[in-house]
Amino acid sequence: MPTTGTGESGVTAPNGHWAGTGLPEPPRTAGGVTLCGGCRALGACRLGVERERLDEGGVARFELSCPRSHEGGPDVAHGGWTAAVLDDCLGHLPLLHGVMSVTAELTVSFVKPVPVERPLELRVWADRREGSRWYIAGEMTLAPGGAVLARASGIWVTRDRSHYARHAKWLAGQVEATEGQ
Ligand SMILES: CCCCCCCCCCCC(=O)SCCNC(=O)CCNC(=O)[C@H](O)C(C)(C)COP(=O)(O)OP(=O)(O)OC[C@H]1O[C@@H](n2cnc3c(N)ncnc32)[C@H](O)[C@@H]1OP(=O)(O)O
Repeated sequence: MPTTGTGESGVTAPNGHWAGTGLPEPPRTAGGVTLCGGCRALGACRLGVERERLDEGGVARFELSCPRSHEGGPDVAHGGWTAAVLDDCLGHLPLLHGVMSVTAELTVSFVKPVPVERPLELRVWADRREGSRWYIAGEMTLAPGGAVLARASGIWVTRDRSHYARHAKWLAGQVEATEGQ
């Protein structure tokens, strides 16, 4: 993916288009983390993903920690954080291949409580691809020792640049249909 230099926040400004989509390339942090819409103003992943890369074997590897703001029980992550970060990171695998996709299905196994503010790792790989579907799985571990804390698997469906425009049109139709009711 072509990129320019980094700005004050360390976020890489995109100067190209996302391969195969024609959509503007999303910005990345200095740690290589692609930022979704809600995190762009902050310049960092609010879920606590700090580094992201694709290794030689095609496995995506993430370094992360659960911010205290996502604490559920004492000193452990809210399950919603665990599910959200797994959704995000599994969905980054197609993105790292220049493919835009959306989550169609996601299954999460909460194996152990996830401690907040501790270094964690996440490995993500594609089990298979069929048509426009990517079957993706991942595993979250404690960075020291490698104990498994959570697992996830799901289906991502590739989309083209018209995805969001079609959604906006659909939503406008829904709003119009309910006006005056
Ligand atoms: C500007 C910069 C932006 C920058 C953006 C920065 C990155 C942000 C990325 C964020 C990603 C997310 O948060 S995603 C957010 C959460 N997810 C979503 O919002 C998705 C909402 N759902 C949908 O939009 C839709 O239901 C889809 C796209 C999943 C499916 O729509 P569809 O209309 O059924 O699609 P269709 O073309 O008919 O089907 C495509 C293929 O998917 C299969 N398929 C469809 N649904 C399912 C399903 N639940 N489980 C299994 N497979 C399914 C079909 O069998 C078909 O297989 P085949 O015949 O092709 O084999």
